[in-house]
Amino acid sequence: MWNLTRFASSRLSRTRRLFSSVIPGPCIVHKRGTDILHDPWFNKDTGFPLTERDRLGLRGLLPPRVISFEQQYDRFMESYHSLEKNTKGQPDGVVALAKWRILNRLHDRNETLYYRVLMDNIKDFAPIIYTPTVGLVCQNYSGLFRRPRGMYFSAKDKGEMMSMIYNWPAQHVDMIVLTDGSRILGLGDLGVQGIGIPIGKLDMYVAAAGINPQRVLPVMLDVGTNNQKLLEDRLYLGLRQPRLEGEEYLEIVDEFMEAVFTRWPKAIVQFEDFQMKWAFETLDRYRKKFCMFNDDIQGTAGVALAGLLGTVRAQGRTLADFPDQKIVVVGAGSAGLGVLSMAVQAVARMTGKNETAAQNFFLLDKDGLITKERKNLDPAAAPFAKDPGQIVGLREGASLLEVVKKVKPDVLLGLSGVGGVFSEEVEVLKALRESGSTRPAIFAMSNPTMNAECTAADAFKHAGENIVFASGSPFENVNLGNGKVGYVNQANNMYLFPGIGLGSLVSGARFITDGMLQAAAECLASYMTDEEIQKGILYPSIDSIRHITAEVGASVLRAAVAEEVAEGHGDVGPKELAHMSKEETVEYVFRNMWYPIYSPLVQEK
Ligand SMILES: NC(=O)C1=CN([C@@H]2O[C@H](COP(=O)(O)OP(=O)(O)OC[C@H]3O[C@@H](n4cnc5c(N)ncnc54)[C@H](O)[C@@H]3O)[C@@H](O)[C@H]2O)C=CC1
Ligand SMILES: CC(=O)C(=O)O
Ligand SMILES: [Mg+2]
Repeated sequence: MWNLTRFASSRLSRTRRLFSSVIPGPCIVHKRGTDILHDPWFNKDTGFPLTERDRLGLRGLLPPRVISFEQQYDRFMESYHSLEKNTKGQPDGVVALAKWRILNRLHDRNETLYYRVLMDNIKDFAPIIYTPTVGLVCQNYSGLFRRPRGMYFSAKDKGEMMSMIYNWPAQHVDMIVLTDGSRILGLGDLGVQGIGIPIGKLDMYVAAAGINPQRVLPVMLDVGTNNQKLLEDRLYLGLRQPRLEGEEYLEIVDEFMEAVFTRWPKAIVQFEDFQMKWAFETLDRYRKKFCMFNDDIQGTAGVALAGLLGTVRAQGRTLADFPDQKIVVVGAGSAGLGVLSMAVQAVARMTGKNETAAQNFFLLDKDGLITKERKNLDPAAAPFAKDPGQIVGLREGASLLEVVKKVKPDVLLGLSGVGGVFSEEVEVLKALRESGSTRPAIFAMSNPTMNAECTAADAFKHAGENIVFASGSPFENVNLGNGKVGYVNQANNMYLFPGIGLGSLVSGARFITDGMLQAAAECLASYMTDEEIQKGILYPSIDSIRHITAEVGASVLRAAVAEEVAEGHGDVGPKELAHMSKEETVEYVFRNMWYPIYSPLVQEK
């Protein structure tokens, strides 16, 4: 069932080649003079050629010398590197925020240059605009706020959203990331301050999927907050009221979804960082009605499944051995349950048996092992609840240490949001040395870094040098001495959500089906070569994120065609999509990616 296609080794150079020949088409503007200079979509700073300055009424508004894009790029990187030098030795948080500020200022001023530096330096800059720094930014958002980005719909806007949506200046929107701020990474309810997450996710959409930044829209749905500290903070920028609940809450989300799809019927909405009850409820409510998905449930599941399949290969086994893997999942929230559902479905497909597909998975939450004896068992967790007698001595609520000692799992996977939960009792990691696996794996997937279930260094130190390790936020590789390196993977949904969104967009999918999500996971799983996997490398380098996203996007597109939900995109109809070969779908996806380069601006009066 898993077709392991091997990709050419030089993925990165292929991506570069594809974009090196990009010739910028003209870009229509409806403004002149300072209005252009103050619009980050069109601004080129000192890069406006003289003829363009004449045509657009810019002569005299800029210093006379024209600076090339490359010079501007170098100048920005120089300031960035001097900031790095000047902040050396300062606390990590201070340095991280200083780096975020300098990037954010560029983002506010000149998007083309911003996205080029982001794309070309994605390994260094992703930890600033995405996890972990984005978490710190959200925590401090009200104080950091200078200019708005995206749209804010609040409980006070009930009845107004259909007209408000037309306040957004762009005529076309392709990709929306929406949050209600109720579960921001592992940091809890941050209310309106959670807007940083949609912004960071959409930055990844532009960098990885080549979505045109003029066509993305970050959205905050402010229905109040239950975070007492924020409610008492006089600088807090959101509604100072408790969160809406029940029907009142759903009415707000319904109204927003209707407004969005009325104005932009072909847009895709990614739900992000909603607390579990609303994550599942809204997914269920909208997935057959609108083109939407929940990244924390569905994107995370595919990335984790790809990593779990990579782990089996890293043990020198075949994928057919996956159903025998014993996997302990810590965290029964939207992410943990999403991962389990997809992994169990994969086992059921491989074995042809539904009834026994969940038998090797063990699920824990804050109250320990979840069994059928659990009082008020959440229906979403029920399919994974154990029979208390299945393993002798494993009772309802058994601790993580007890479970790891008894089960001797091949994989320990954390999506609990609780920092250090694997390492606070070092015995948990040590017990993994007794795992039945030749190469046990630890996935400490919670974000940001301080919420990771353990650090990479602790994992290699206590569980053994032979382990496979992955974390949701980046850690440095671990020096194991004697020239050996403990490789750190980043198991983050960033490897899939951009491709899921892009594939859905360029296929013109009506909905996002399970088959499309499965295709995305299979594509990521098959991306790595045996040689890489043997080294414990489960995911591609983030440097090749555009390439992997194009491959994932093309797989999603082909699945949309196969499942007859693809309606076509632009001039390309569903029949043409259906007739494309595999290679043609990848080329087609690449062709639809925006690349940051200055376009000649043409004014339309
Ligand atoms: N790496 C990635 O791509 C992703 C990582 N995440 C991370 O996963 C974490 C959880 O996200 P959600 O599932 O949406 O949160 P959630 O709040 O829905 O679920 C958290 C779960 O962890 C359990 N838990 C809490 N304390 C625990 C403890 N001490 N021991 C065992 N279980 C405990 C809770 O009972 C709950 O079941 C967050 O930190 C988030 O950043 C989420 C999505 C993607
Ligand atoms: C990565 C992500 O989506 C999260 O931590 O919520
Ligand atoms: Mg998330």
